[in-house]
Amino acid sequence: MFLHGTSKINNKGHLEIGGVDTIEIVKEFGTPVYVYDVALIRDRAKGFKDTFEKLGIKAQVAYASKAFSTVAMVQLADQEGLSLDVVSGGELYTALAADFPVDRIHFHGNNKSREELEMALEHRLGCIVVDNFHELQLLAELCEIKNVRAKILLRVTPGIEAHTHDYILTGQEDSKFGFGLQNGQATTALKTAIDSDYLDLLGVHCHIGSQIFETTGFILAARKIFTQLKEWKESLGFESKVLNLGGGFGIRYTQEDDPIPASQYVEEIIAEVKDQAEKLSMEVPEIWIEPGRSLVGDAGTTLYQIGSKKDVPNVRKYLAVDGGMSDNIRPALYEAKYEAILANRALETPEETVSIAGKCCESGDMLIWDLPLPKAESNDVLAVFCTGAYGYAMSNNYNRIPKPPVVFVEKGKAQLVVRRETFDDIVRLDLPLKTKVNN
Ligand SMILES: Cc1ncc(COP(=O)(O)O)c(C=O)c1O
Ligand SMILES: N[C@@H](CCCC[NH3+])C(=O)O
Repeated sequence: MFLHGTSKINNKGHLEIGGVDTIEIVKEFGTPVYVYDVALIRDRAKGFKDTFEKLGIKAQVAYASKAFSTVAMVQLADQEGLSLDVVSGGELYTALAADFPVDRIHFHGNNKSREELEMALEHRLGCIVVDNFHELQLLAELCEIKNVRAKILLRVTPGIEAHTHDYILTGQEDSKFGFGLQNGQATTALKTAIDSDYLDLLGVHCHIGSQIFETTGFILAARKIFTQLKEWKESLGFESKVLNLGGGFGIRYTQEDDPIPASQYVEEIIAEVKDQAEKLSMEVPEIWIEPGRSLVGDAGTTLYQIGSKKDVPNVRKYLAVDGGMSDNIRPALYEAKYEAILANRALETPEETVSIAGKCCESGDMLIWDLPLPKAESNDVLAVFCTGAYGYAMSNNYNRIPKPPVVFVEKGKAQLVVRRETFDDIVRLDLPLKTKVNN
């Protein structure tokens, strides 16, 4: 069993996180419940920031809030001196509700609406990451109407196929994101931005994908971008003040995953950046990164109660929990793998192999296949590890299942930061049928 952060097994044989017994959390807040190890998030943030500082590189570490966006989480990111990447009006609204400093908010998205761009301009965000020609034109028009200037980065696709699941690849040429570097679109966009009276082009952005374990893809992307920057400097006199290399640093979900430490990602990428800058006689730009998963992923644990069991003789044993693809869609979407233990019997040795089913009306609603566990009973508590990124963030109300609450734990204290949805919440947007049938 691999325990992340402050997680440990206490003398009652219970899983404890942040100094709080998870069984006490279950008593107070019910199941399912997402529990976050706040000290681990602070640790991860510090790890990234300290590495840049040690290397003497001017940098911004922007938390990609798509991984887990709530008011409390955004406030935690602010406490840790992170910047913030938002990708929709909703994430931006959350950041504003959390009073996050607007000059450290970066706005992403491949189809930002007019209203979202207006919101970004109204709040004078630190940066808008422009993704395509439609947005470039729309943003310039809006700036002219409002007579304001916008700081922007251009998102480029460097033509890199990082080694990860196809659905979370983004740096390849055939991608819905960004201006192609290879096909000349990035140069056309750059010229438009430079010529605009309303756009302040700070530099370029690229993000090659997610849950990536090696630095090769990042290094290759940096190399390609530097070659392009050199060309832009010579032909157009443009010098990039900022180079944003995105997020995507992989984490350990199961024992099959073997990620390198965050500091090593940063060190190897920066070594390449310095090398390229020296080789091409260019200044080292300010470096921005956007980790999401690697800041919050392993800090999250979901606690479920085990309910029904089903034995298919000589085939498999199913244990069903009181959540599933409504609170964690990643196994169904990406065949993502997770590890889990019985939180109330954490010292007992596994005796059987079971498969953990969710409660949604969908055969694909399986959280874990073939998990070794002690003989579990209904009412035992299952703790699924590493659900901190894209768990709550991608939760949904399929089968009208209310979303679980989120509890932060730190130094022996538990704090509810998102309350459990109720059935009233589930129907709160519904309106009754107006037509009547007369018979
Ligand atoms: C533009 C951008 N930045 C940052 C991230 C964060 O990625 P991760 O959570 O893998 O670090 C993503 C998601 O893949 C992204 O699309
Ligand atoms: N949601 C994905 C990653 C995509 C990140 C956003 N570009 C996941 O759970 O792994």
